[in-house]
Amino acid sequence: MLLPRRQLTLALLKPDLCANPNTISKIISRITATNQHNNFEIIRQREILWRQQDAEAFYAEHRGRFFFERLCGYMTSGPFMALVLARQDAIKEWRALIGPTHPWRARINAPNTLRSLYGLTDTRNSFHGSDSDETAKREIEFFFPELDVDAWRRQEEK
Ligand SMILES: Nc1nc2c(ncn2[C@H]2C[C@H](O)[C@@H](COP(=O)(O)OP(=O)(O)OP(=O)(O)O)O2)c(=O)[nH]1
Ligand SMILES: Nc1ncnc2c1ncn2[C@@H]1O[C@H](COP(=O)(O)OP(=O)(O)O)[C@@H](O)[C@H]1O
Ligand SMILES: [Mg+2]
Repeated sequence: MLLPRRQLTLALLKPDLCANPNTISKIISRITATNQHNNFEIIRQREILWRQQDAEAFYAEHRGRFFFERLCGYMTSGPFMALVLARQDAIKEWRALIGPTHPWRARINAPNTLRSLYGLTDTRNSFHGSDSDETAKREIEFFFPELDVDAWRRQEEK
């Protein structure tokens, strides 16, 4: 039986989460839990500490938005975790698991998603997930330049 083709996505567990190691292990076990919703495989995992210019480069698409400075301040406020996750429809499934951008909206419309459970404010919403295949390639190679996403995808097509 052919296994379903897997997709890669970039996940970030943002600094507020990494301040509490117990939280991280709970979230990692939820990510890898073998059930029909999750069951992500962690292909790469790395603790990151950003300088201001790293945050500004990663979030360049948001430069000029009213929250850009506070977003960069938040993302450079401490170490965070970068993960490459693989499963069928990984991009869509990870964004479904983390829920809407705004935690207060998640608590109303998407209870039990990770941002509804852990998110603090609109900026400090605790999680990031790539929003497309093209973004996932850019974001994965931003944190893991040694991982050739195109080669991984070709291997997965075989
Ligand atoms: N359109 C617009 N929305 C704003 C402005 N200032 C704040 N907001 C939005 C951002 C948030 O979605 C919401 C609540 O602002 P807060 O500063 O309380 O949330 P935020 O997530 O930015 O908090 P944080 O920086 O983490 O303390 O209001 C603004 O100047 N323009
Ligand atoms: N209205 C907002 N107020 C405060 N911070 C925001 C707002 N919109 C987005 N952000 C911050 O910028 C990050 C990137 O925004 P965006 O790409 O739109 O959301 P997502 O992370 O859900 O893809 C969000 O995760 C959040 O930390
Ligand atoms: Mg986004």
